[in-house]
Amino acid sequence: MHAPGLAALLRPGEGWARHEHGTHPLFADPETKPVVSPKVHDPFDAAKPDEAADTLYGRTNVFVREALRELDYPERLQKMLLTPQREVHVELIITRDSGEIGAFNAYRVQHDNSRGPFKGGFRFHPDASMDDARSLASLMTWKTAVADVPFGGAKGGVRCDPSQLSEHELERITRKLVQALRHVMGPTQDIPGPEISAGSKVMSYWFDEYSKYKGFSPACVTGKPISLHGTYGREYATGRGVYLAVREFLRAEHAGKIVGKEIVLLGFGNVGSWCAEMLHYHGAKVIGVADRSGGIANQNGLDVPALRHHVKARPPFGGTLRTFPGGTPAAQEELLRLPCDVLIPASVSSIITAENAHELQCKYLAEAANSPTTPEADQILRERDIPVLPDIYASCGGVIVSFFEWVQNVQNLRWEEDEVNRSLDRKMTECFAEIWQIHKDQKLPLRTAAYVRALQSVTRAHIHRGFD
Ligand SMILES: NC(=O)C1=CN([C@@H]2O[C@H](COP(=O)(O)OP(=O)(O)OC[C@H]3O[C@@H](n4cnc5c(N)ncnc54)[C@H](O)[C@@H]3O)[C@@H](O)[C@H]2O)C=CC1
Ligand SMILES: O=C(O)CCC(=O)C(=O)O
Repeated sequence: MHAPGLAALLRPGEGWARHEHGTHPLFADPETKPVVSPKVHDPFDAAKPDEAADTLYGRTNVFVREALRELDYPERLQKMLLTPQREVHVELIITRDSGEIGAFNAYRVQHDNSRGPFKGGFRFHPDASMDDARSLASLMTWKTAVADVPFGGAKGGVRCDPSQLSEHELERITRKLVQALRHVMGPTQDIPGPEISAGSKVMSYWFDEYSKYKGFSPACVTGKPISLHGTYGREYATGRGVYLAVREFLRAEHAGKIVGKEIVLLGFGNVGSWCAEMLHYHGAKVIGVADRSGGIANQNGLDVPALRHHVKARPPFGGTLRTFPGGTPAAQEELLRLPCDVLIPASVSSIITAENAHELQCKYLAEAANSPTTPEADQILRERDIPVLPDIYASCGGVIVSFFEWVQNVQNLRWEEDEVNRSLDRKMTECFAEIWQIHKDQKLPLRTAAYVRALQSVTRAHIHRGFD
């Protein structure tokens, strides 16, 4: 059965009567009645989005298009949903600690703001690029819609190797970033948040620098420390959200409770380590963990709190995952093939590929990272009957609590930790139920079901806002 098309979104009496089905600009013949699209590219960037499937953005759009096929939307609307609104590329020049000049390319893509201000993190990573930012910005549009928080989607990246930057250099780069982008960002325009190698320290520098130009503006960025207008619960929100998502998923699949489930995590930074902690606390057996430096396995279950302590402490009191005494060193590729109940990628994009998807021995895959599975791998997992809990839902706990932080900042008040956590639990549960319903009713994979829900929500906002 097909999902309801555009006409079904246009409910009479919702204030859009001006555009009855058939006369709405979206249905107009482009030859006879031109409609001004709000999606305009920043002429500053010569590169236009390349939708070829071999780009990251193209791969993300493979999933979007799959859901669009269920929705039967007019071509012009599809184009709008597939096209980023603004793309900015800047070069940041700083003086390195050595006295030399350092130059870093940085990107911000603002994909869609029909549902609210653009929202999404800034990652510091050697692979950061415009293509990467486009793909991740688009995911944020669908993620905020799935999570039903009133934000749009954006993402940014600074192309650098954070392990080669001192604390002061990271601070200088962040301040330069604010100086370069402050005209297109702000509490009601575009609000950054945590991402790879960008935690609460980077968010503090952002808040400080932005406030120098625009006055005290805590709502200009989320993921700040609690002592600097941050919220309780944001530090572990994405990891906790993944745990809640897995809990709901197992329940719906009649696969039993978390207790005793065998888990493998690929990525042990903010998201991976907190997710491991939450799952361990609720009785799961975390039998393997990997990060950039290698991995560690223990069939009896790793002592996750001790492992987190170990990787945070410096030698001789701590070190890398591989030097943890409570397990056997293992490469990421080995852990990927380890039999387990749930495999959770929590690091970079495209970890699960056509080359390794045949080798996975998990019963379920839960995507804590953004875009960890390529479309080819996704297809293989479908054929192998391995259900996938998609990134735009599984990793949305972070942006949900970022929304709670923004709300507190705008109102100048603070919620108790318990209130944040209860609200996140409720939202993750409700969002899952909505996706599951579409999955069951329309017999769609969970990923497509999540995209259908997101596309309907974004489209509804576009229609209500009008297009001229
Ligand atoms: N921090 C947040 O609130 C959110 C993060 N995410 C996603 O979760 C993932 C992880 O983000 P964070 O934990 O915040 O970053 P992080 O910087 O705290 O941790 C990144 C982890 O990935 C590993 N890693 C980096 N490059 C790698 C590579 N080439 N191969 C294997 N492992 C590699 C690192 O060793 C580390 O364990 C990313 O995909 C991010 O987009 C999604 C939603 C929100
Ligand atoms: O909290 C935020 O705004 C960052 C969230 C994000 O970048 C993500 O969910 O991928």
